[in-house]
Amino acid sequence: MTPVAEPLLRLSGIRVVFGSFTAVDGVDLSVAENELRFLIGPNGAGKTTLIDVVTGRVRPSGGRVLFGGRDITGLREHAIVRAGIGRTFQTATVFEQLTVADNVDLAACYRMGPLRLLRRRRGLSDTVAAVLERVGLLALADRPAGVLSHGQRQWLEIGMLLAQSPRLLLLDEPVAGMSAGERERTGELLVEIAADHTVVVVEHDMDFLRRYARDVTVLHEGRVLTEGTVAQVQADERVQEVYLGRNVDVAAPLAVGAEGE
Ligand SMILES: Nc1ncnc2c1ncn2[C@@H]1O[C@H](COP(=O)(O)OP(=O)(O)OP(=O)(O)O)[C@@H](O)[C@H]1O
Repeated sequence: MTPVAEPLLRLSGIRVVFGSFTAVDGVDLSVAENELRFLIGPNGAGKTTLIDVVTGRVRPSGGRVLFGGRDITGLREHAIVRAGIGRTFQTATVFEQLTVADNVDLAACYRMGPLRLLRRRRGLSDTVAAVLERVGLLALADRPAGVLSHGQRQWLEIGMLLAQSPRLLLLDEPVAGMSAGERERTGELLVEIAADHTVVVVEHDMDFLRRYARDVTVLHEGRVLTEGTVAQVQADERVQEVYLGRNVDVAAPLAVGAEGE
């Protein structure tokens, strides 16, 4: 028998209580190395709160977070970044006055020790250039980040994460507000990144999910409702029920022109 590899991320029994309200109610979730996992669920299902628990922004009332076999529950946010977990927010947080390259360079410094910081070269380092190439922003390296479009800002933020060499990337609604072309480019980028990283994506956009997701976890009212492939999740009547009346048809066929089914 092939031994089952320990997942890179393992959440067990995660509970988050805000006052008298239980936002996350005993979530177990395992994500293997190099997985591209989508986390979906109606508004208020607890998706962002769960990401906040993994990144140390919210301290769980119960349960454990294991990362690479290490218990990181309750560590501070910067310690979790150093452990190799990076996240983006729904609104990109870039420094508008700095150039695109300097934003990536600054992010790269975050995980460097003082010696490497002192020794690092000025100008466009190979690391920064490689990251900008990957996210499609190399031609804009010297432009201030403030001139970027919404989609380009999101890619810059993903690039800033990549510069920190995380093992796990958590992306919160990366395609919200993007044009169709930007969504397509982002989907391709996520698939590329997942070739050598583990990626968890919180997403509402069902067409995007159908096109790019492999494995999906559905949260509802703070619990895992179901997990499986896109086809399995779409066919699940409970999933269709929780999305009913929310103007999101999870079982709708893929939009014309999309591939992957
Ligand atoms: N700091 C907080 N204090 C009180 N309640 C909170 C807090 N943060 C989140 N909640 C509540 O917890 C529930 C889960 O919120 P969360 O943002 O995790 O959901 P979500 O699935 O990410 O939703 P959305 O898709 O709308 O972003 C919601 O009912 C929210 O109002």
